[in-house]
Amino acid sequence: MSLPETKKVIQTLAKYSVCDLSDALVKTGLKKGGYFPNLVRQSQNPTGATMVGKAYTVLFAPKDDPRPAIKGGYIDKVTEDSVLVIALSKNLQKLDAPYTKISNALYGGLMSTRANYLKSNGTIVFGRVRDIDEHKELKRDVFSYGLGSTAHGPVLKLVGINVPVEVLIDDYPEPRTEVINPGDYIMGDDNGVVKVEDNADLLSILEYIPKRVAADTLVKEDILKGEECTPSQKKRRAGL
Ligand SMILES: O=C([O-])CC(=O)C(=O)O
Ligand code: NI
Repeated sequence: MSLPETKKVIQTLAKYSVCDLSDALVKTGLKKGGYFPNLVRQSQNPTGATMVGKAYTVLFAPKDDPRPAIKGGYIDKVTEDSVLVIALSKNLQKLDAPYTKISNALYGGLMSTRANYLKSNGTIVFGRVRDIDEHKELKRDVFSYGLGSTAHGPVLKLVGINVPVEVLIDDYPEPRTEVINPGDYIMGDDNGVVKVEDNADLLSILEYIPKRVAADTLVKEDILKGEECTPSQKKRRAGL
C-alpha cells in the first residue's frame, strides 16, 4: 500500500478501539481476533487515544545464539508512522507469567526519545522496559510484559531488524505462535494490542468496523430504554 493510503488506514483505525478491530477480524475468520495477550500499557499519548502504526520489528537473542550480532543498533532507522515491535528469540519466551526468561530490560527512555523524534507512533516490547518515568514524560505509547532496571547489553544481542518475529502464546486447546511481519498494522489501547496483516482485506475490515460500531451503539440505546439485550443484538447486528 502506498504512503497516502497507509496514512489513511492509520487515521481511520485510530478512530476506533482494538475491540472494534478484533470484532472485524473475527468476522474474517480469525477466532483470536489478532489479539496479543498479557501486554500492559505502561505509558500513553496525552489523550489516551488509540495507537496505530506499521510494525518495525527488532529481534534480540542470547549472546550464545549462532547468528552474528547486528552492529549499529536499530533505533536510528525507525520509520515514520511505525510501531516499534521488540521481541526475543523463542527460546527466551515463556508460556506462563512473566512470559519472558530475561530479567534485563529490552528498551528504555533514550530509545523512546529517538523514536518519538523520528515520528514513530508507539512501542510494543515482548519483554521488559526500563526508565518508565521517561516514557511517561515523553507521552509515548509503550506496551510491555513488565518492567526492569538493567540494560539488555550484558545478556542479549541484536540479531534482526525488520524480520518476522514470533510470539509464543498460551491458549486452548494448544499453545500457539503468532508471527508479526514488518509492515503489519499494530493497534493498541487500554484493552491491549491487536495486529492486522498488511495483506489482509483492509477495505472490508475498514467498511465493517463503523457498521458494527453503529449497530452496537443502537443496542446500547435499546438497553437504556429498557429493552432486552439479546434480541436487540440480534436485530441490530442482522446482516452484518
Ligand atoms: O540503553 C539502553 O539499552 C536502554 C535504555 O536504557 C535507554 O534507551 O534509555
Ligand atoms: Ni536509559
